[in-house]
Amino acid sequence: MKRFSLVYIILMMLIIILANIVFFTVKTEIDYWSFASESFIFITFLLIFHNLSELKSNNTIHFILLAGFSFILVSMLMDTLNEVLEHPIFITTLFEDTPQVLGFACIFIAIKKWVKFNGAKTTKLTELSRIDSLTGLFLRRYFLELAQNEFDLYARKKQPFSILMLDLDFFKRVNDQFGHACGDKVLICFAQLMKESLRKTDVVARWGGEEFIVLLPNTRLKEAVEIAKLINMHTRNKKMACETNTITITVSIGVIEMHDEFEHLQTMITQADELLYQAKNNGRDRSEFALSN
Ligand SMILES: Nc1nc2c(ncn2[C@@H]2O[C@H](COP(=O)(O)OP(=O)(O)OP(=O)(O)O)[C@@H](O)[C@H]2O)c(=O)[nH]1
Repeated sequence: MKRFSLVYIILMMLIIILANIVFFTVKTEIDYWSFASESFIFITFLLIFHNLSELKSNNTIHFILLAGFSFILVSMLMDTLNEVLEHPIFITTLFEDTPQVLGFACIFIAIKKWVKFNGAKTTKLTELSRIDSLTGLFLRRYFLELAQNEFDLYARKKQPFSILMLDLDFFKRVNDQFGHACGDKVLICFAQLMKESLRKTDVVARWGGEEFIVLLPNTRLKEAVEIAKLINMHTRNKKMACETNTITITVSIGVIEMHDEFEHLQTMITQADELLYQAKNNGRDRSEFALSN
């Protein structure tokens, strides 16, 4: 495509120069400078678009744009021919104005398509930076942004919220026994199960590996513990199919409610993590929580 557009530009420049020479020889009183400046503008636009590498990544848009420029060039040549040959019969609106209208229509369509294409690309990039590709859950960094907002809201309005820290039990055994692909399937299944067990306003993210984190806005400890126990139960009872195997798994959870002693979000998360490991030490497949002072 790159070579094609370069050849195209060189060809157009040659046509313009040639047309200038021919017309100037045929009729000296032609408005040579006006034609030259129009040509210059045309080539400048062409070069600008040629150098926008973003544009070249979309062949359709590139093609529509080049078609637009071609129409305008034809219209410009007809305009000059009209002047040189003093309104010959064959240069009618059809040959002079129509290519111009078509040219601008093509450029308009190309720009519209380009804006849409770029918008979709930006959305995709934002999504990639926020969403875990395996589970479809939020990533740690985006979770921290959302949790920080909740933390700040608590500081201003004392609006309660809780956090769950979750880790699948003996997950290494799943990988060892059924293979990594089945391990991945279990992670996807567990992510789905969590989404189904939580409210729309809750935020669930993959903290890393087989560890997950949940933000429960407007939720006190009592309710958060109930939610955690529900997740324990749903996970325990879930039969996950992979190839010819049926896999069951359990999860350990640490539950914490925000209170005044937490000066930073990280302190709260660290405490949730400690409670999670307490749940592991106390036999797994359970939730542990700490009552605030
Ligand atoms: N299939 C798969 N495995 C993963 C992924 N991320 C981490 N793991 C595996 O998760 C396992 C975690 O093992 P451990 O940290 O020993 O924990 P565990 O076996 O769950 O044991 P406990 O946490 O003590 O109950 C490791 O084998 C990792 O390779 C992933 O994206 N896909």
